[in-house]
Amino acid sequence: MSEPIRVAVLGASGRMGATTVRAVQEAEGVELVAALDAGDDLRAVTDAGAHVAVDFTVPSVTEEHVHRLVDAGVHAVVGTTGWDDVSLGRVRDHLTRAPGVGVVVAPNFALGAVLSMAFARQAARWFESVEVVELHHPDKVDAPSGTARHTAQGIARARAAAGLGPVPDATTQSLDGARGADVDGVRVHAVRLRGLVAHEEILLGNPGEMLTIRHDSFDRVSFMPGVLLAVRRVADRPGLTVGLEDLLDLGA
Ligand SMILES: NC(=O)C1=CN([C@@H]2O[C@H](COP(=O)(O)OP(=O)(O)OC[C@H]3O[C@@H](n4cnc5c(N)ncnc54)[C@H](OP(=O)(O)O)[C@@H]3O)[C@@H](O)[C@H]2O)C=CC1
Ligand SMILES: O=C(O)C1=N[C@H](C(=O)O)C[C@H](O)C1
Repeated sequence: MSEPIRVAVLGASGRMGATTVRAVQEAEGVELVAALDAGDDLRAVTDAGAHVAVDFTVPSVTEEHVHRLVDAGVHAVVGTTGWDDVSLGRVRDHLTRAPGVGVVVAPNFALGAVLSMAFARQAARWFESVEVVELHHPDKVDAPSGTARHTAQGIARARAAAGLGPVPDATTQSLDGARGADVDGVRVHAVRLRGLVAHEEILLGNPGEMLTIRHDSFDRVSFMPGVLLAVRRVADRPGLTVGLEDLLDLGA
């Protein structure tokens, strides 16, 4: 039998970190060797001999964590949001100088969420209108969600590839924010409501019809199969992987 994958969790006392700690402790073929939170020294990851570190911290520190992990030759599985093309580009560049090290950055590890984004990309070219609504618990620090950004970017790419023009919108006067945020030409709306966990609706409209693609995470355990999949696969994927879709063979 092969040795278990030695896993460190960063942000271990947080909502996602604590769920990940439990999932790693209960899963086959993986072993929790370090659990770090704010104020802990990242060197504990290498001291514990971790092969993979899972980061569920905060947008302001996650990129620094990844660079330090890459320098230490530790693979990284990152669920923390706040990434953009520039920060991802810096990690991609860094990884060219760290052959063999893999980093997976995924805005959403829930299998249903990854599938709904893929379905939205597939549907996008057939619809004139599209808007994204994300709904989360009110303790979330960022808006719109990383998932909503990733969803909108994928839809925008699919629309551009199909030669579709801008989404129709005659609005010339509105209160600031009334039409949501513009992500690559796709409107994204963020709801924060006590009782919610993580939810997203993609609304696609044509004359006389609407397609709604909806995903609900009712519990953070929904993210764990995706996290464990990435932990098991990251060492076989040197370089940067963005999104879980490639690991599920769903394409960009
Ligand atoms: N990809 C995915 O599938 C998912 C991604 N997320 C994302 O994961 C991130 C975390 O979410 P959530 O767990 O709800 O947030 P929490 O606020 O519950 O957890 C974040 C944890 O990180 C800790 N932390 C802060 N700074 C550091 C640091 N420098 N080193 C180590 N730990 C640190 C915090 O400690 P303290 O509170 O003491 O500051 C806290 O315990 C968010 O960006 C969220 O959007 C969430 C769900 C799913
Ligand atoms: O903060 C959260 O809770 C979540 N964050 C991620 C995001 O911003 O997309 C993933 C999921 O939506 C839950």
